[in-house]
Order: sequence, then C-alpha cells, then structure tokens
Amino acid sequence: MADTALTTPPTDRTDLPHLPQRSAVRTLLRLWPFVRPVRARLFTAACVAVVASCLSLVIPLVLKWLVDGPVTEGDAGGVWLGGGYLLLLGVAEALLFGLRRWLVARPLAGVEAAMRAALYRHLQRLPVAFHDRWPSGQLLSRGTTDLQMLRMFLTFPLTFLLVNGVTILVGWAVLLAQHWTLGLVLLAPVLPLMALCSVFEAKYGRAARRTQDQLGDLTTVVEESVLGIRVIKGFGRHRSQARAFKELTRALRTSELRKARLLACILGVNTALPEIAIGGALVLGTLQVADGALSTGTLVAFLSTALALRWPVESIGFLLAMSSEAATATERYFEVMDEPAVADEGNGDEGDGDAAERPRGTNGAVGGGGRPAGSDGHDGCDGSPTGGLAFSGVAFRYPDAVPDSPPTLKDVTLHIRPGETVALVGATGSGKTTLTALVPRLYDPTAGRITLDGRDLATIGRDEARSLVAVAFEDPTLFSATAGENVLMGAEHAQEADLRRALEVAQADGFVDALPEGTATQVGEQGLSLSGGQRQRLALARAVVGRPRFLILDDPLSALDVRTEAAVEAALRQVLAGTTALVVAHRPSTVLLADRVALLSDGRIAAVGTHHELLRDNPEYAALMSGEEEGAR
Ligand SMILES: Nc1ncnc2c1ncn2[C@@H]1O[C@H](COP(=O)(O)OP(=O)(O)OP(=O)(O)O)[C@@H](O)[C@H]1O
Repeated sequence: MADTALTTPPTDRTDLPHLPQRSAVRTLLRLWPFVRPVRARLFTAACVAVVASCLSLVIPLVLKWLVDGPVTEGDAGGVWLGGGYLLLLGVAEALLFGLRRWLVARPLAGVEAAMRAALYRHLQRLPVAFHDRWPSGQLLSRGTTDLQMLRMFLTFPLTFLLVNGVTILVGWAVLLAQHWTLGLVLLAPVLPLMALCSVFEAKYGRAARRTQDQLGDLTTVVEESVLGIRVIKGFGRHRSQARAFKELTRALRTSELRKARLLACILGVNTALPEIAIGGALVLGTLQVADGALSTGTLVAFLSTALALRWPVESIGFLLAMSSEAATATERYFEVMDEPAVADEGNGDEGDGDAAERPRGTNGAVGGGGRPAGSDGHDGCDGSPTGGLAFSGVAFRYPDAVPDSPPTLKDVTLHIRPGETVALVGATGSGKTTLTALVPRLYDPTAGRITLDGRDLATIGRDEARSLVAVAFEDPTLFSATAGENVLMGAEHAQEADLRRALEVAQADGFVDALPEGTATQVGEQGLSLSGGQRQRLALARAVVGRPRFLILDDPLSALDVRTEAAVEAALRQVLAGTTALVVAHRPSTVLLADRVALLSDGRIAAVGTHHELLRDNPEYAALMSGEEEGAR
C-alpha cells in the first residue's frame, strides 16, 4: 500500500477571485465597531505618545544651546544646568511612554476578547453547511493567532505609525528651520522611500496571507492527528504523518522566509537611504562650519535632530509589515463574520451559542403519552397529515454536493402519527442520516415541506424546532464536561430526577455510578475516556432527558453489546411509547422497536409497513435485514 498521509489539502486563498480586493486601510477600518468603545483611551494614548516622541526632538535644541553657549563660554554651571534639562527630558519621555502603555493595555485586551466572543457566537449561528465546508484549523487560527495579531497592531503599529509620522513631520520642520539647504538634502530620499514602501506593502500583504492560511492548515492537521491518533498509530501511519507534517512546516517556513527577505529589504533600504542623506548633510555642514557660514552648535543640533529621526524612519518598514499582517488577519476574521448566519424565523433570536447545534428537549413537553391535544393522528379531510411528524415531497441536496449530481433526497413522503415510532431502513448512503438532520433543522429541505403536529417546520423557527425535537446522532459526540453535564445539555431545565431517569432509560446509570465521581466525573475531550457503547448511552440519555415530543435516533444501539442492547431496548420501548419517533435502524432488533418501518431507497420512501409485511413483500428490505446487501458491498 502506498505510504500516503492523511492530511487536508492546503488552503491558498491569496489568488481566489471571490476575495474582495480592499486596500489595507479600508480593511483595517472594519475594526472600528470593536475599537469604538475604547476610542477615547486610544486617542489619549496616541496624543501622549506624540508628546513623548516630540520631546526627543527638543533634546537637540538643548544641545545646540549647550554647545553654542555654556560649552563655548566655559560656563560650568550652565553645562550642569543643560545636563539637568537633558535628564529631565529623558525621564519625561520615558514616563509618557509608560503612561501610553498603561492607557491601552487593558482596553485592547478587552477589544480582543470582544472580537473573539463575537466570532464564537457567530460560529454557533452559522449553518451546518458552513462547518461542512470550512476546516476546523482555519477557524481556530482565526480565533487565536489572527486576533492576537490584531491586538498587537492596535497596541503598537496603529499608534506608532501616527506618532512616527507626526515626529518625522515636526522633525523636518525643525531641520528646515535650522538650515533649509541641509534640510532639503535630508528630504531627498523621501519620494523613493514612499514608492518602495508601497510596493513592499502589496508584496508583504500577499506573503502574510499565504503564511496565515498555511498556519490554519497546519492547525487542522495537528487537530485531526491528535483526535485520530488511534487510527494513525493503529495503521502504523505515524511516520508518514510526521513526514507530511514536515512538508507543511517546510512550506510555512519558505513563506516565513519570503516575508523575512521582504522585511530585510525594506529595513535595509529604510536604513541605508537616510544614512546616506545624513552623511551628505554632515559633509556639507562641516564645509559650511569651516567657511564660518554655520555655527558648530547649529550643526550639532541639526545632526542630533536627524539622528533622532532615524528610528521613526527606520521603523516604518517594520510597522508597515505588522499593519499588513493585521490587515490580512482582519480580512480572514471577516471572511467568517461575513458569512450569513441562519435566522430564526420563529422569534428572531437565534439564541446563545448552544442553541444552534445541540438538540434540546423540553422538560415536560410530553404529557400522557405525548399526543398533542386535539390531534388524533388521522389525516386531515384533504388528505394532509394533521398531527405527528410528516414529510411531504421533501427533496434535499447538500450545498457542497458535486454540481449536476442527483439530490440526496428526491421525493420523500412519510407520515409518522403522534405517539408512533417509525424505523427508517435503507442501504448505506441512501440518505437516512440526511433525512433525520432535516427535522431539527440542521439543514432545510430544498423542496417539499415537513410538519410537526401540522405546523410547517419552516415557519416554526429553529429554536422552537430544536426544543420540540431531540436527536441522538450516530456519532455520539460528547464534550469536555462531566457525564451529568453532557446529559443535561439535552434539556435546559432538567433536574437531578430527570437526569437519573434518562440514565436509567439509556442503561447508563450502572457505569456512570461506577465512575470515580459518578455523574460529576469529567469524561475527557470528546468523551474519549469512555468506551464507544458508553458514549452512545450517554448520548441517548441526553436525547431523552427532556422528554421530547419528537425523538430522532440515528442507529442508537449500534455500539452496544447484545446484553446491553436488550436492556436499552426494553427501556427505550417505554420512552418511545410516549413520543413520536423516527429511528434509523440497521438491524432487526432495532426495527422491532418500531410500530412501522419505512424503506428509503434511491432518495425516496419505497415502502412502508410492518417489519413482517416488508420482510414478506419487499425483496430489497428482506435483503437488507438478512445482511445480504451489506455483504455484497
Ligand atoms: N455534508 C455533506 N456534503 C455532501 N454530501 C454529503 C454530506 N453528508 C452526506 N453526504 C452524502 O449524502 C449521501 C447520504 O448520506 P447519509 O449519511 O445520509 O447516508 P446514510 O443512509 O445515513 O448512510 P449510513 O447508513 O452509512 O449512515 C451520501 O452519498 C453522502 O456521501
């Protein structure tokens, strides 16, 4: 077998035509809503920094006074006084810069936290189709490194581009006022520097984008490798994985080196050109001092001012590089934030993060067997179903499906009467999971309609739909929380008694009580400290804890041993008797939990009947139940 590694394809968005081509400034302006609340502090800090930086320009003027005055006249007292002034100016500059830092540190940490919270909230509201499309590492890197970069930008380059800009302007005004011809010599490199900076900014922006995307890919690979460590080790893939990872890090290193080369070029030019100009001014100035056209003090002051401007000029390249990275981080952040979230048509409130993905049941929603008042479960006069869960001509195609491929579901029509349990059977890949995902509105049908107790699901709103419908997925995802918390996630107001009942129904009470701290035991990341069957039973308990009106179970017994399966089945029978349920089933034992069976074939409901009727009359169903279909695969 080829020595292939399991890595995600690299993301390179630098050349994608759909990316809006905004300038760095326009991109960064999008941060304004987050910065707005701290604008007063930020502005005050910038003013403080401008004053501190301009103080450094006063030092050469004191030097001029010192050289032309006390030093020339041999006035020791004056020299001490001048030294005192210089010391005071230095201390004041240091204090003001310290004050600036204090002013911005706390509010900018708040801006970062607010942006991170907004991103997380938005991620929870985005449709499942978005998460199908986006690699998790790309989202993770946007919420971590990109936001750190933005805080760094707001703390440092944003202020210092302004401060250094003002300092350079004031410094040049001082230089021109002292000696305008020498001042013009120093100004000579400005135009070529500006042109070079603009080219640099464009090139560096592209390099930064590539690097940040590669970092996201790397994060995805690390995350997948850690979660899939058992598979990687089990198949002896650790070496090929490490090699593939090394390739990615090498690509990242190449991009980082390109950034470093670009930065080195701009820093070199930014340093060399002003130094050459200062050298020229020094030669010209010395000649003028020798001719007596210029005082020594003026030349000293002139050169000190020019030297004081060296850092503000040299740092421009570095600050532009950081700003470019920040613009890229902003772009990446808003690529996610601009994705339209699913609106909740019911109450206009998509709710907090947990509402979007985690199915919830309602506490006490089912009374006396869960049949809604006034609904007898019979079809209406016009033949349309009035109660229970009904699919009418439902079609669905995944948004990221291959173009022109047939839809996953084509014309699904099925009515599950109130209190009835229907088993959904079909070959692998026939669309069973897809159909169940439509009920809690993880996806919306592309045609047809689904009704819950006669109400069109499309008009119910996601929050309400998820409060009526509880789901136990085939893959029993648990969270880094306690066993009890994982179960209680299934119902907002469930009490300890509900928790116990749900654990008993799912036959999970025995093993949960045997855990070191019972229901308060942490189950580890994704519940990996538990066995597959234990995870599945907790997921089942989560689905039933809220006594949901509608219950969707996707092959809930697949990971259980025969004895536990029989016990869970017995308990489930009681739960199913009081709710309207759709149960995806692969095995006769699960099918027997249901009142009727629906056979899903080629995206349609091909047959509905009891298990025995279908076994007798439908060869496809008989083959599925006997395992022939699976065997043929
Ligand atoms: N997010 C997705 N994007 C595109 N296609 C998808 C997506 N999820 C599933 N599919 C496709 O939809 C089809 C039906 O998948 P589904 O998981 O619903 O089948 P299933 O009947 O539940 O299979 P199984 O019995 O193996 O669980 C498959 O061809 C699958 O490749």
